[in-house]
Amino acid sequence: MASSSCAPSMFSPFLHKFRARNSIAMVGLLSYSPKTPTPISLTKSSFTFISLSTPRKPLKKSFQVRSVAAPTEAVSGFDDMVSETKRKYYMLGGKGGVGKTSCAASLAVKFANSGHPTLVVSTDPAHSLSDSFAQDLTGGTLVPVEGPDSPLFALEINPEKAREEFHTVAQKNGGTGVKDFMDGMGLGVLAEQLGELKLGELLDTPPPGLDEAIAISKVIQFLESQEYSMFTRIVFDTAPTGHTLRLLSLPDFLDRSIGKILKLKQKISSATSAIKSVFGQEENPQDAAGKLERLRERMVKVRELFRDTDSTEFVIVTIPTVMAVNESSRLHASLKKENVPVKRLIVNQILPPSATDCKFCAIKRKDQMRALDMIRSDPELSNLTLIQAPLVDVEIRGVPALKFMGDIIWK
Ligand SMILES: Nc1ncnc2c1ncn2[C@@H]1O[C@H](COP(=O)(O)OP(=O)(O)OP(=O)(O)O)[C@@H](O)[C@H]1O
Repeated sequence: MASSSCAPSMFSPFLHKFRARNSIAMVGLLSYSPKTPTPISLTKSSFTFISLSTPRKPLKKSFQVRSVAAPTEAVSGFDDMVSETKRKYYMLGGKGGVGKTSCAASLAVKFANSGHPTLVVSTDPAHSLSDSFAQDLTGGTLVPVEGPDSPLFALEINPEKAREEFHTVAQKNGGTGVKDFMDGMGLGVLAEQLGELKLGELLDTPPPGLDEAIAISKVIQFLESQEYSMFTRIVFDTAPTGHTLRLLSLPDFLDRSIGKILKLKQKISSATSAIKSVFGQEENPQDAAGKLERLRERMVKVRELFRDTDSTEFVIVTIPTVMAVNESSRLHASLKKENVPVKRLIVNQILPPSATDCKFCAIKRKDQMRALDMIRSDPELSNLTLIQAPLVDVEIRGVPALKFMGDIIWK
């Protein structure tokens, strides 16, 4: 029978000094398992974060870490991720609650501390970026994140708020308000074309994918707006699997729909005035067709962006359980079908090895090992770079903690 406690007595503590690129040092007690050559777990350690850069206000934060860490099986290849100044997009996604936000936020901090002006965007309707950074990042606009060396901004897209606004303007102003709002989202042409089709009613029963349409319209703005041009790394904290897949397939859907509208418009341009009134009479059909064509081109751009192996990567985040691994396998299959580039798989919350497991930990670890074996033999997942992230016994909140986590994951 396994020992009844996870006592750290078998571990020899030693002082570990971690020095991050001239800004923050973490000093704490590290323990290691005598069975493995490298330090693998932090046991009953107390970390102090001290700012090393003289002009800055000293950052002093402490938290207790009792158990951290398995060794990473493969390095994540962070050097590749950070090397070019050309803008790159990273989307982190997976099953609910596996640690997408923590991994995305830690990557964003790591990019910013490596010199990249970075934007982290949440397209999950249930945002947790503010919780993760322990700063108020709400509001649906660019908000600076305090702490990293280079500019880091966050953007929480709030689809529900946007939908409410949409509803209000639809009720107050009739068609013109809706048009203004849709214009603001980069979807104005669609509103023009559909202006007479009672969009207000549509909102009472929002079509599947409206949230994603709002998120996508923001992506379109990234590509075109000056405000966003400074960012060389954009990290997306995406919604759980189902939402994300809809988000990725929406540009195709809109592209097809616009194509249909364009064809329809050509057909009706010489039809009866009653039909013409549905699409508005005042506008020259050629102009409207041109605008629609431009919107279609934008959608094609977005679709290409998601599929561009040079600038975009989808990182799957999972945990070592059978259910999460199965879902990740299905997610990868769907992303492959959509031609979205995936190279890395983060397995988060791995229990640290220990010579003195309690019964619960021993069973849990065995379970996790089985899930890791599943990953290694899964045809969808086995070819991905496997990044193992440790389970820590405190919530990862705030920039220093995210930096700590990022330095373990992103190597
Ligand atoms: N490696 C870890 N060790 C300990 N706690 C963790 C770890 N990773 C994440 N957590 C904790 O798990 C909780 C969920 O994490 P997070 O919000 O990052 O997950 P998520 O996948 O984004 O969730 P959701 O699907 O709800 O958006 C948080 O409390 C976070 O601090």
